[in-house]
Amino acid sequence: MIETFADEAALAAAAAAATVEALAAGLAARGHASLIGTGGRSPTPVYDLLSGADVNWGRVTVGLSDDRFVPITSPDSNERLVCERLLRGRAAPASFLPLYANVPSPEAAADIAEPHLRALAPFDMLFLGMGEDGHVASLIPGSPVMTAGLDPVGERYVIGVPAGVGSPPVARISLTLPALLQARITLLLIRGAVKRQIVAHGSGLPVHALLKQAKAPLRVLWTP
Ligand SMILES: O=C1O[C@H](COP(=O)(O)O)[C@@H](O)[C@H](O)[C@H]1O
Repeated sequence: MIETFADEAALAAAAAAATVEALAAGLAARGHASLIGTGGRSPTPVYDLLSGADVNWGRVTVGLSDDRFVPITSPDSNERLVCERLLRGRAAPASFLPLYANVPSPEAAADIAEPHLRALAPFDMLFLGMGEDGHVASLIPGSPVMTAGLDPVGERYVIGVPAGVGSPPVARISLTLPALLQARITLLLIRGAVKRQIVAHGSGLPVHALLKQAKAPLRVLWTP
C-alpha cells in the first residue's frame, strides 16, 4: 500500500516520527541503534527534522544505502549530505559508518565497508529513495553489477558499481539486496506521479525486488 501525504513536510514528519520510534525501540532492546540513510533529494527534510529529535544519538550509528565514489568535498557525495543535514544539532554525537573510502576503486571501498555493515546488521531503520528508472540504493538498470546486487542469496552486502549509469553517472558503492533485507523497517520515500506509477504498476525493476518480498517490512511514503 502506498501512504499518501499532502506535501513534503507532512511526509517528512511521518518519516521522522517512525524513525524516532524505531531508534528508541533499538536503544531500549539493545542499547544501541542504527539508521541507514539514503542520498538524493527525498530524505533531506527528514534529516532536518531528525537533527533536532530527542534521541540518544551518542548510541546511534548512521550509515548509507549507497554513495557515489567521490570524496566528501564533492556536491555529489551522499556522505556530505548526511553530515550537513543530519549529523548536526542534537544528532551530532551519532557515529557515522562511511561507504566511501579514499582508495583506488569502488570495489576496494566496498571491501572495506563490507565487514562493518555485516557487524551493524540488522538495521533498525533503512531509508531508500528511488530514481525514475526504478533504481534503489545504487542498484541501477543497465549497470553490469545490478543482477549480482539483486541476487537475494548473494554473498556480498556491499559492492562497487562501475561508472556509466545513474545520474550523475559516476562510480558508486551500494548495499546489495541481501543487505537491504536486513532492515527491521524500511521507508521508501518517493515523490511525483512517475514514481507512484512505477511502484503501483511497474514490474521487473530493482525497486520491485523489495516490494515483492515478505522478509523485511517496507512502507512506501509518497507525496505529489
Ligand atoms: O542517485 C541516487 O538517487 C536516488 C534517488 O534520489 P531522489 O533525489 O530521486 O530521491 C537516491 O536514493 C540514491 O541514494 C542516490 O545515490
